[in-house]
Amino acid sequence: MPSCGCPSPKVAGHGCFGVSLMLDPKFVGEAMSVIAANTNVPVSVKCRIGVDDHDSYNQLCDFIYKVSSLSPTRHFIIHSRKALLNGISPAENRTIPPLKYEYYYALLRDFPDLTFTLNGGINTVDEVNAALRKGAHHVMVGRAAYQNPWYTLGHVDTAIYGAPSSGLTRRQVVEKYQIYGDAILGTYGNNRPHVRDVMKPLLHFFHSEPGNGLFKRKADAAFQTCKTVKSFLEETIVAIPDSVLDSPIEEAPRGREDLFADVHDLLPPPYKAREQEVLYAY
Ligand SMILES: Cc1cc2nc3c(=O)[nH]c(=O)nc-3n(C[C@H](O)[C@H](O)[C@H](O)COP(=O)(O)O)c2cc1C
Repeated sequence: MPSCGCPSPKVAGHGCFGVSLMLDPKFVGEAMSVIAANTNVPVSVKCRIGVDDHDSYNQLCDFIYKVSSLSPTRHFIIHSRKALLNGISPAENRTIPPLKYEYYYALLRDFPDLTFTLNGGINTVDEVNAALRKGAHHVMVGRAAYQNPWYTLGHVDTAIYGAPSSGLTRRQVVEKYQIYGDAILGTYGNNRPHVRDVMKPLLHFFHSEPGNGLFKRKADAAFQTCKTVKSFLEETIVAIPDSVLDSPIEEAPRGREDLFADVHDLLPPPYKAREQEVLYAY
């Protein structure tokens, strides 16, 4: 999944990477064609809704139209805010440009043969469900899942897929993860991946809970010496009180029920592909 969404100066600043690619849809279409010819799996593109002042709905559609016409790309992941290339940091580029979910929903209307995943600013399972109810094909949750995996991911199987609640506590999840993590380290050997790589998904597991700060400090120290997930956890987990480790997952945090309430009233006018101009003017 090539990313045409990264605003970092280290990436997009070099011209032909990240979100700068949105300015050259012909190149992206041709590159996707080559990528698709060299893999057996379906290819997809992740992008923003625009870059700097190239931010009209029509320009976004031209990008989608051209990439999907020149390559077998049928799936786009839309981070529904534009990127600003000059003056703000990558983190600010994930908060400052406003989200325009109406562009995403307009793409569903104007490209009925393509698949679109909605991304950007969706923080809870409630909000995922609200997006799906409005017709989203798929929803991608980034930072919320990473920063608070227990409350975000802990509810996914029941709330989205209707599976019975696992009833697991954090301690039980950590125990299962230790067996998995050490099996991964054992498979590859040679100190690669490092314990740090394997533990990364669990580093925010105690977000906002008592002991989290001490756990993080102990983790920093343990990464210097520990060669297994088991020894890493023996050094660090003592920072977390039993009451946190042994409590089952609580009710999911409430989402913003009205996040997409008026989205269909805000849709931009339908896109009309200017086929000759779009495909050959570049
Ligand atoms: C630390 C960090 C690293 C990221 N790295 C990538 C990346 O390598 N490729 C990519 O397409 N998006 C990357 N993103 C962007 C996310 O995939 C996502 O589009 C963005 O965070 C907005 O979604 P969210 O509001 O759900 O977090 C990254 C985001 C963060 C916070």
